[in-house]
Amino acid sequence: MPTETFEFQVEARQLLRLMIHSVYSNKDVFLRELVSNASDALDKLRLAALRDDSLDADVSDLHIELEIDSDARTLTVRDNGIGMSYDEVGQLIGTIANSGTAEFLKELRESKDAAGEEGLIGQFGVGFYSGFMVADEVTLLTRRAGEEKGTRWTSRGEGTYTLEEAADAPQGTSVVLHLKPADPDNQLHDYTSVWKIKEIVKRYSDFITWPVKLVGAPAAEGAGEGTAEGEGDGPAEPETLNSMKALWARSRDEVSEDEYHELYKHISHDWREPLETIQMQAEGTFEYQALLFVPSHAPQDLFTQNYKRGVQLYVKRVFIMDDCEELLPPYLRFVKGVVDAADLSLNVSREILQQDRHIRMMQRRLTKKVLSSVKTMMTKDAERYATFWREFGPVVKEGLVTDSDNRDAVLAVSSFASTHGEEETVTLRQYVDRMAEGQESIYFLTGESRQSIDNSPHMEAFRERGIEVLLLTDPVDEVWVDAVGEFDGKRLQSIAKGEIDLGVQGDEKPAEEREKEAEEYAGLLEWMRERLDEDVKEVRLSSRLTVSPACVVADSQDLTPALENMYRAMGQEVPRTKRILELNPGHQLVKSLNQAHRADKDAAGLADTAELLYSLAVLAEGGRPADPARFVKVVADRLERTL
Ligand SMILES: Nc1ncnc2c1ncn2[C@@H]1O[C@H](COP(=O)(O)OP(=O)(O)OP(=O)(O)O)[C@@H](O)[C@H]1O
Repeated sequence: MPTETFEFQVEARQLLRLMIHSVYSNKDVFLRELVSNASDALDKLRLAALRDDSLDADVSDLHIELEIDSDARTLTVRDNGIGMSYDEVGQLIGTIANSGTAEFLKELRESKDAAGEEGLIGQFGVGFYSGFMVADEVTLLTRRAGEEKGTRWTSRGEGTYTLEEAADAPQGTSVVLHLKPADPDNQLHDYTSVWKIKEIVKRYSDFITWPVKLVGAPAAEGAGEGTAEGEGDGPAEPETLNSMKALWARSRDEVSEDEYHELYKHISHDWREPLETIQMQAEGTFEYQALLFVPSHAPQDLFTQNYKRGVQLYVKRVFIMDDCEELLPPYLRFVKGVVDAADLSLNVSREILQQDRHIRMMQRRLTKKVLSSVKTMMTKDAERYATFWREFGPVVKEGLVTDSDNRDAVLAVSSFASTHGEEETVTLRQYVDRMAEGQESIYFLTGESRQSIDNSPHMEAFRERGIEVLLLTDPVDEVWVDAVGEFDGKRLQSIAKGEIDLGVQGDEKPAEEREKEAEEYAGLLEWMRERLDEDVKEVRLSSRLTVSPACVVADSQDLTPALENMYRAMGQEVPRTKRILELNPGHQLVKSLNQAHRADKDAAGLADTAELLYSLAVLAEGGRPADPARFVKVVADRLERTL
């Protein structure tokens, strides 16, 4: 097969350009990326060999080699792992599939200024292409385990690459970097220097569970470090540069935060530091160790079907799978990390995991551990908790609906925006603790945004009386409030549902006055109900309005408009729910309407006013009138008459 030349996919070209021209200072990370890829390839091969006896692959001495050739000015990163087929090289190396990378490029495009660009690249796991930060040509020679022929890929990072068959390739992958001249002023170090390579491996890749060996280093330089064996000019014995200690198996005081963070970046493909590191060792009949991380940012695809959830599963230090979903519930799907179980079979499959009793036990304990860590964060570090809740609150709240066993624990780490303050969120505990004497319910209002809730007419009486209301703006809020129902004996009550009796606050109207009002308005209310029959099932006087003329509310059992929309969006048929229209008898518009109706219920314009009043109430809660064009026309006519 002849050598073929291909063009990089557009995103890949863009990333390459960045790598080559970036002013970004920390070029050392290229080695972390290549070692990380090599380590993944070894994991994959070991697993493939375990699963498939007939795989013709050598797994006797899996390792990573770094080879320096000072004369040729090359650095080679070699592994004897799974390798890639000819087609795979084209697919994997010529394109960008990693969603993290795509997201990164998008952010980069959006951050127009160079400083933002540098900051972003600085924290990003840049993958294979990062080799082009230090090399002006990269050659990759690879052979997939079990296949006969290898593939050679070469590129100068300038828009094209070549592919050719290579008959002589050993199993695995070697990446040869033809190094650019060292330029210490621009942080481009001499990567043929043994001590530099050692330093980088120690810093970024110490935890890699495969040996990272330095081969072909001149003995003199290695001996100068006091670690390499042998003397004279001949090549030294390969030296293993990393400790290979699985971080999850070490006690917390032996491991630095930086080391944990490097592991997090290795397994999550995130380029930022995690928010929280959680370690757990379970001993007894079923032993396992877990090292879990809460990221500092919610990924954009967290709410999509494609989101890959789950942690890495190891069995006795052997990597078994990525994205093991069975170890944490869906509402903790943002948690990343490693779980290493001592007593599972190396051949364990997803099907087995789904039914395994031990796995279920582990899930229960890991869930509790994550929730208790968040609880600690909440009490000890309010700011970090605030970040956590902002990023992951909408997901965690799903647990209030789906995990009845842990509902109390989830509720204890949940907090909500409230009328009590602009910035901080409150827990139900805090809400209940400061409830006024006689208040029986925990009041809340759901809606699209804080602003629309704040301005909603339902809020008026509560604001006037200084009663705190929780402001719930996530879609899941519509659901969990029903699932939870009450807290500490206090019912969760939507202020847009049912009759609201704020009499407890001591300033209610006397009963006679209410009765008199009811009598005066009875005719209007009945007439309006008939006029608005299509949309409204009841028209009544309100005790929740002080400023607005009208508002719409639902019966306590009714679906809210937001829930109705949610079900429709999911393709479910839901009958249209008629609402209840409440009128404010203290408002001049309502008073005048009543007088006009009493004088002559057929008076011109009366019906339009009734309709307007209803549309205004719908608008005020963030909805839209059923017939906007007609609404506009009626309003315009009215305005015209006032001029
Ligand atoms: N040494 C290797 N052996 C086998 N396959 C490899 C090797 N290096 C890279 N690959 C394949 O190429 C793909 C792309 O690698 P690349 O480093 O660009 O991205 P990544 O590792 O998926 O993600 P990240 O951007 O976080 O590094 C890998 O997912 C892997 O399938």
